[in-house]
Amino acid sequence: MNICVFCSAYSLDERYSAPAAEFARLLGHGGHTLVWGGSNAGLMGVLADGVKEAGGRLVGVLVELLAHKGYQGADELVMTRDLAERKAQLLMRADAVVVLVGGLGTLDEVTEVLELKKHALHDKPVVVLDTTGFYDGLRSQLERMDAEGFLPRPLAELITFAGSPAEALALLAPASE
Ligand SMILES: C/C(=C\CNc1ncnc2c1ncn2[C@@H]1O[C@H](COP(=O)(O)O)[C@@H](O)[C@H]1O)CO
Repeated sequence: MNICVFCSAYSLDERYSAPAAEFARLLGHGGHTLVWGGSNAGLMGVLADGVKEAGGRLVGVLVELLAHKGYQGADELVMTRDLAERKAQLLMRADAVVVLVGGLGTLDEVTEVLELKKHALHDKPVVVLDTTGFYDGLRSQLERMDAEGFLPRPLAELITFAGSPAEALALLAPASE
């Protein structure tokens, strides 16, 4: 499978880097392809290094301005003119999306993917891998939207939450059937 991962571009402590490294290992050992922002910055680098070490493929999608910052060991680096095209390419090249801990960039990416899914413009699985409760607030906000009629389809059809790397990968399985 081609698995798009959104995650922080910052270096984070073990609480956050260890689950990312473990997810990367599972992804690589499973023979999957990582589709990601194409950089070695922070958690994105931990992820890419882990997938590569475990034998997986790397497809990075970068904006042209940051071409010189592209991950050196990527199997493929795709250049886009701007951030909007970059997000479109990331989704287009993926069979499923996994969201690890991140900041505003990650939030922007997952929100766009969910908005497109809400409008039935794709039906790819979107799984949040959260081992620490980092996304409790986001989850509770989404559940409130669901409960109070702000969503046109059940939240569970739009996004699922996994508490471990293995669970996250298992939740992606329908995409490969
Ligand atoms: C140029 C520098 C670092 C490179 N930065 C990025 N490279 C590629 N993709 C990025 C970068 N920063 C953000 N992204 C995308 O957004 C998500 C992370 O953003 P967050 O705000 O840290 O959550 C990530 O999924 C990327 O797709 C500095 O020298």
